[in-house]
Amino acid sequence: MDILKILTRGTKPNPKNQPVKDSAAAATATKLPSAGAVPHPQLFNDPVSSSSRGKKRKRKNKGGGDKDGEEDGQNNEDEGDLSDVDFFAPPKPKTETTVQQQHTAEEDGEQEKKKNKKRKVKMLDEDECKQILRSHRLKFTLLSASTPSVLELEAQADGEGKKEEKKSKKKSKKDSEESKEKEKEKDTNKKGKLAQLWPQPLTAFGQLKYDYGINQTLADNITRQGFKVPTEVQMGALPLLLQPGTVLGNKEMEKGVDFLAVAPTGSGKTITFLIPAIERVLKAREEVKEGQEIKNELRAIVVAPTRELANQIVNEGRKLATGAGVRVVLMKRGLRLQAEGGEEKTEAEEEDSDFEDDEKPEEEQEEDEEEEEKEDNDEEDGDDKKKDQKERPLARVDILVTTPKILLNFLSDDGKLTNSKKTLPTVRSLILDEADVLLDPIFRKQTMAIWKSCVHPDVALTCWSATMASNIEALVTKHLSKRAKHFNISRPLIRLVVGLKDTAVPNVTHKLIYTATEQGKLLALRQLLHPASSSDSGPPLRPPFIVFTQTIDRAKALHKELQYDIPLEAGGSARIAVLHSSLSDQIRSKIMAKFRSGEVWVLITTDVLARGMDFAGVNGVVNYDVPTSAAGYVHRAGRTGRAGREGGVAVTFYTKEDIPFVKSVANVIAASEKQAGKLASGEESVKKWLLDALPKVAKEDKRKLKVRGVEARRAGGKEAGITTQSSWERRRENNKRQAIEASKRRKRLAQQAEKQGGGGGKKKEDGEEWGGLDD
Ligand SMILES: Nc1ncnc2c1ncn2[C@@H]1O[C@H](COP(=O)(O)OP(=O)(O)OP(=O)(O)O)[C@@H](O)[C@H]1O
Repeated sequence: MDILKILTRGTKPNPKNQPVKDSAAAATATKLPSAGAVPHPQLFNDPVSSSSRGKKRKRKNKGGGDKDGEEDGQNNEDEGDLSDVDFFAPPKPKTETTVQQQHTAEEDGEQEKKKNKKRKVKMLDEDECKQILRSHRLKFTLLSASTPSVLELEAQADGEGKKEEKKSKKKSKKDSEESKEKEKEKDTNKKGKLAQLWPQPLTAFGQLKYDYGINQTLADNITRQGFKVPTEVQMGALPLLLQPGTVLGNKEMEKGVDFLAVAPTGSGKTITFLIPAIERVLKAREEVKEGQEIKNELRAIVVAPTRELANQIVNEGRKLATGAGVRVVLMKRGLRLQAEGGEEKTEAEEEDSDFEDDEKPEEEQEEDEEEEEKEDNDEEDGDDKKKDQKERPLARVDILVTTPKILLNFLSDDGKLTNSKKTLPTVRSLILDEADVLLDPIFRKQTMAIWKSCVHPDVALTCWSATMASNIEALVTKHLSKRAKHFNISRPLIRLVVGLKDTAVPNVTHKLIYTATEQGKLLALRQLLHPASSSDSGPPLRPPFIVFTQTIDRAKALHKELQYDIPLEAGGSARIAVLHSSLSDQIRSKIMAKFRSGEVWVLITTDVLARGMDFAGVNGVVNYDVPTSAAGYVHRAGRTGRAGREGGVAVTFYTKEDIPFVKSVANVIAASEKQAGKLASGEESVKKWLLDALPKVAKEDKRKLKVRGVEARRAGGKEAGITTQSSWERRRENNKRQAIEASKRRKRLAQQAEKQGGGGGKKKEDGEEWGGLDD
């Protein structure tokens, strides 16, 4: 069987399943993510049978999304037309509730506080709770617990199963020796199984104020943003993070939980971690005694892997905190935070030194140093700034948003990982956004150093991502238990998974296109860009869209190649831009602003924008180069179809060189399409024959690919460049460039010889960004 022949058959859907072209185009036009209407943000809403709930829900679309706004719970019976409903209006009276019903805007602070105390969460009965969680595909698991009461909770959670177990044990006593053996075996399996929890879900944003008693200003700011229906991750995580004890029915949990959330891209994880963080700052202020000054105190740190994402989180945070007096600040060089130490290691650090035992291999350390060097060059006058840092006033910060490196620079004076000296004693909450990449070897040491600097025993860790490999979960569990031992505390670690773990959002259409060669990719991209491109292979790609390449060099080269493809009448080369990490912060911000405003239609970039970036109206994503892991695919594809928007397209090109690696991506697409129900209707883009034909990726190859990408595309590789020039033209240009460079070099050497000096710095091997992630 010739695999190349098979692959050239492409992944064209069966024409029988293809709608008529005109109607397809019309449907696409109305369904594009950029078409703008307020989206229904929920992705899953399966019908779950229950006798206790009377009328059953119907799933209205294949992706599982219930598009008419029908809501769970009794408060939301008539959410069909959501446009003019006040979601912060008090819920309908309930006989068993003690919730305060009357709220006026003039209520003064004291009265408000008293009312808060009287508030109780309206508890749904167990069946109803389970039904809602199942229907929205929310699965809570207790990953670790060390106190007896938490274990009690575990027993409760596993209650039904255990009762049955007891019954069967009694029965088994009567049974033969053989069945006793079987029972024993069952018992061991049960112990090994993690307990599933069923906390109370949030069925409407209004509950945040009226049931969970969050601050009025914060609640108003949520309404102002126009959020009406909570997404799945918001339904599950907000109650648990705001009142863990109440929603889990265990008083001891009120002190808080450590939390790991794995939820689809674009499902609103950002506000899910920001709302509790802001609320906790405001709650802490309520404790301030009368007459005492209210000070900003660094309570929470949000760590994100890129500057763009950190900036975006700050913006979201500020929108939520407007008027509440909570300062959400982006970490910058020169910012002075409330910290302790700075000279010698504290006792806690000495003892805790094995808390950070995941040493990096030497070559990764070197990469770190190169990164450091680069960042040091980026910042102007670093040393001078450090000198006067001590004289600077303390920054007024409640919630700090940072990338790992920049905070570490502050904590360790010299910015070296080995010299992390300062601690942040006031911090109570550490939030890792895109936690799997922050805990991947590429950032692990830096992230761990930050975690270590949060020395308060009550620091709660929350980790967020659309993908989470089991080794990352294991790492978090291990370090949390070390911390628990060290500080003599106990807090359970709970994991929430929304939908099928590590799959792309169900509302995006995937296309895996075999282009055979690099030249083929350019042709295919041009075809997609063409306004009259054929819709034979699915909906055409309409701007704005993002194109991902493997390296900075390739992003630049592709930009150079395509910049004149957009006709002048449509804005010409100004419509296409390139963004990567070797550009200055200022230029990066400018490009981002232009893309957000719609001035730039096609943004060529690397994985620097693959995670977390929220561009509401992005119609599509093109993986010009195959992502280096399955997780990489999930995140890149997730830049479209945000907040439940329909019509997003994710196109992936692959060549002969990619065949050994593309199976992981094909598997993710297949799993996502299965989750979206496309398999049953024959609408899947990755057919079974293709999955069978693609070779399995060996573990070692996967690892290499994650770290280095496709070798041939790295600098110097034979497929590294992107161009439509013939090889003769390229050779001629190359000779010319080399001659110019040689002449410049000779000149420089001559000048250096004159000055009798010289020097050099470490050169970055290749224009790479942080790359792979676990799958
Ligand atoms: N309940 C909601 N209703 C409608 N839109 C929402 C809701 N919650 C959040 N959003 C919007 O959804 C978009 C995506 O949110 P966000 O960036 O937090 O997603 P995410 O889950 O962090 O995605 P990623 O995994 O890519 O980082 C944002 O524009 C946000 O304003």
